[in-house]
Amino acid sequence: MSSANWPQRKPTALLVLADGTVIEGDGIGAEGEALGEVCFNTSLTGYQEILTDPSYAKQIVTFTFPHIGNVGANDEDVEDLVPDNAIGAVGAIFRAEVSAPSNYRSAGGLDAWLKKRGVVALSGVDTRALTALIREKGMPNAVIAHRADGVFDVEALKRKAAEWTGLVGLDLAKDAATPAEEVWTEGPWVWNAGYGSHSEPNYTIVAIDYGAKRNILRLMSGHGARVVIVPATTSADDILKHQPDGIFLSNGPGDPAATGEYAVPVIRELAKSGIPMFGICLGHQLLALALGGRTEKMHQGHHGANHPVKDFTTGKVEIVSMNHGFAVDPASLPESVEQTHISLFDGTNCGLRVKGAPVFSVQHHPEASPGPQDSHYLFQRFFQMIHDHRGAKAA
Ligand SMILES: NC(=O)CC[C@H](N)C(=O)O
Repeated sequence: MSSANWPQRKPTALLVLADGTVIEGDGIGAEGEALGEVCFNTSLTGYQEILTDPSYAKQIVTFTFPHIGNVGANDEDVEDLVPDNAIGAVGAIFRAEVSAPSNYRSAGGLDAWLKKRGVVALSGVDTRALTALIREKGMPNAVIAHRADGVFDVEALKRKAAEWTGLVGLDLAKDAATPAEEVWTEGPWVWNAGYGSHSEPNYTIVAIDYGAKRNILRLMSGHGARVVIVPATTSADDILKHQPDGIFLSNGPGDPAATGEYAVPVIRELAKSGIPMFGICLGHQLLALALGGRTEKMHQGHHGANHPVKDFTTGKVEIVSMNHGFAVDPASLPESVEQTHISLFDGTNCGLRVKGAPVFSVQHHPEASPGPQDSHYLFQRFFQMIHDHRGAKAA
């Protein structure tokens, strides 16, 4: 495949796909090699949040929007919990050369930030052609390599890409999660003021961390919760010891069905406790598994901040932020579970709830819900359930 590079110069970075396709570009970010699955993201911006979303572990993101990097990078727009671990996308691919940053929140350029974070990237790639290829053939395994001297052992890179077994069957959640319990009180970002903090929380939420995003935790804090983050492998007993008003199942990387014994049995037990429970993304998939459903690998996945999803419970279509390469098979859900959301692109399942119980989950990140009255309405739904549950307990 030809690169969109002009004028032609010696490539300093390569994307080598498992089928032997070699795509050339200009290296930026970290030098070195990274192995991962290539997916395309259709967001127009939010590139820093995307690249630091732990759910992108072992993935290389190609951005369909041509001009990425123009608002630079800062320390506030990072989504992974432990920045030093840098769990998130391992590689990035851009159409245009990254230009000098121009934004009042910028603390530096994207190139330097990628370098510091260890993300290998290349620009000058025909990302339309790459996206068309992914749509046609599915998300390929690949190696992304960057060397300033432009000297590559292409055959070795091809072998590496071909030999990697990929994301199916790969458990990444427990390693993406925080190793120790921690209490979260930071609230949502306020323009000109930064992140607030919640001083007098009304509720305790235990968030099971499978690779959570900071902003989801902030939104729950903004709704009046003291959020206790617990590692992915925490037992149901240790979770219930916190006497939570609600339990949150986070997003996270890897194959949900590969999490084995630490997630699904615990969620199954917690779902019987009667405590309101809400899952997002990997949390949605794990809840589906705990309820007796099945998950499957998608062909091209959903990755972007502009995806239409229909909520059957309100009849509304919302434009949401999504990042998933696995999906719940709705036909696998038992009678006691109902499908609440679908993607309007392809009809994929995007939400479920347990009939008659305060347990529900979605495949998308609701922080992108439109309109002030609608924004975060899924969190409002969760907190309403918590409020009602408390009322019922007190009565
Ligand atoms: N955003 C997520 O939590 C992703 C879930 C899962 N790893 C997937 O790719 O489908």
